[in-house]
Amino acid sequence: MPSDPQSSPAIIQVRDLTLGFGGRPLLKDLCFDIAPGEIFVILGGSGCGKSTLLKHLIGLYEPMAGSVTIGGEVFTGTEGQARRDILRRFGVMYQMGALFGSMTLLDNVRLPLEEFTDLPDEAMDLVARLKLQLVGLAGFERHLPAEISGGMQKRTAIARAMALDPDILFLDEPSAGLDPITSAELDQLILRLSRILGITFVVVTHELPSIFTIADRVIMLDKETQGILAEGDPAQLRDHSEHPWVRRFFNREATEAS
Ligand SMILES: Nc1ncnc2c1ncn2[C@@H]1O[C@H](COP(=O)(O)OP(=O)(O)OP(=O)(O)O)[C@@H](O)[C@H]1O
Repeated sequence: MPSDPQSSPAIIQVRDLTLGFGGRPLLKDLCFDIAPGEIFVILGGSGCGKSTLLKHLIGLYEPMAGSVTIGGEVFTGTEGQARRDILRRFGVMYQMGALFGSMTLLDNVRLPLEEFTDLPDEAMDLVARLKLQLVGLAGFERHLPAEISGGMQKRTAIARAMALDPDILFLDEPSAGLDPITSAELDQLILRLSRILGITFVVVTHELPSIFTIADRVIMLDKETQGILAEGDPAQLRDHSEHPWVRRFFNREATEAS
């Protein structure tokens, strides 16, 4: 079961984070915590900076100000072995899965093991097979990405992100391009991995059914104020948020102007 957010120290701490491009801030002074085992979802209107925030959390971009701490270690600005140690603690699934098309599923999942470990060849194969099995893809090890469905490609990307037994998985729009049934199956996989392995998930998604199925907690980013408009349980926010825009978002209602 996910830990009670109140009882465990945060696995991710974001403090006074300001981020943007070309000296122009997109989001300012963000502060939030993510608890171990939580499924945490980042929401907001198009272009408000959800993916950019995710890229800051995983260290792809350096912030204009503030810090990200992962597992008690300050990640922002950390270099060398200390940075590699933090990188090993999380896996990432990018928006379209980003599998290498010329490599089998097994070789795709082996990649992080080759980069970060000196395990013998057979051990890497064994670990990669186990990860594929965990996402329901036993028997597909020798397939190429083009030979499997979109949902299976997403699951392979999750298996690869789990290769190093991470504490945290970051997923950028995992349902993008999937039909509603495949998307619902992916939600169930996320829930199962969360329950069985206690992995913390940080997910960017627009999909309302996914949000209500998987999210323990959400933050809603706001383009106008460049901050966090709302934070909490999605059903609570849908029914009781003081912000009309937040209630409309969750109830999928158009604004008067649109
Ligand atoms: N590398 C970059 N350089 C300059 N501007 C960027 C870069 N990446 C994103 N942006 C801009 O930052 C803003 C936020 O983009 P981002 O992709 O983070 O938004 P988002 O909330 O994830 O949007 P969507 O829901 O449409 O995917 C956009 O205006 C985008 O054009």
